[in-house]
Amino acid sequence: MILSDTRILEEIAKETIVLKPYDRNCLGSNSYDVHLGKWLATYKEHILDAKKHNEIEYFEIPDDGFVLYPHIFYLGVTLEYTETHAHVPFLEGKSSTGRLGIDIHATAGKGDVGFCGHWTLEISVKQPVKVYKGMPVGQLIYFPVEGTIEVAYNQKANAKYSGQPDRPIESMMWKNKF
Ligand SMILES: O=c1ccn([C@H]2C[C@H](O)[C@@H](COP(=O)(O)OP(=O)(O)OP(=O)(O)O)O2)c(=O)[nH]1
Repeated sequence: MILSDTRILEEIAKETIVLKPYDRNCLGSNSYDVHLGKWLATYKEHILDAKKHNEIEYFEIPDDGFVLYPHIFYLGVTLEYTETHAHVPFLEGKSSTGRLGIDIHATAGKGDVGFCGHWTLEISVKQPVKVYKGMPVGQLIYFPVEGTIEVAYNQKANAKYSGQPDRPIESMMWKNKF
């Protein structure tokens, strides 16, 4: 099951779903549209190492847009700060971004019950495309949870991405023991 528009509104009223900024026009029949924040980032090194802390550098999308290229992997961020306390949030692309050849996440669209923060986007493109800060870029959908949550994401001591700020956050894979 996926929450409908009226169910999302009920959860917003109860503050079990928080979306900041919030605009009623961004609510679809069973999703909420999120937008591209102004910060992008790329990894400093060409060759990444999954065991190491790969650092990124940030840059701001100018007012007249920024061209993304297929051979470069970008991290982006949602304009929206979100909290989801009782449902599993999923970040999906939008058909309109997909039709421009823009992917906004790489393998992981799922969020966790208790995730609070801006969403980091893992952006790749099929052909050069100019993007703009504030453009609609994705949508959040919400799934009910079966069973009780023992530890919500915002209460987990080892949660890597809790409280993500309004800038993209690089992979913290290096914190895993393997
Ligand atoms: O594209 C995404 C997908 C998820 N998240 C956020 C929401 C999610 O609740 C959190 C953690 O995601 P996930 O559990 O997939 O990451 P992990 O690598 O397993 O980290 P952890 O060990 O902290 O769970 O990151 C994003 O910012 N961007």
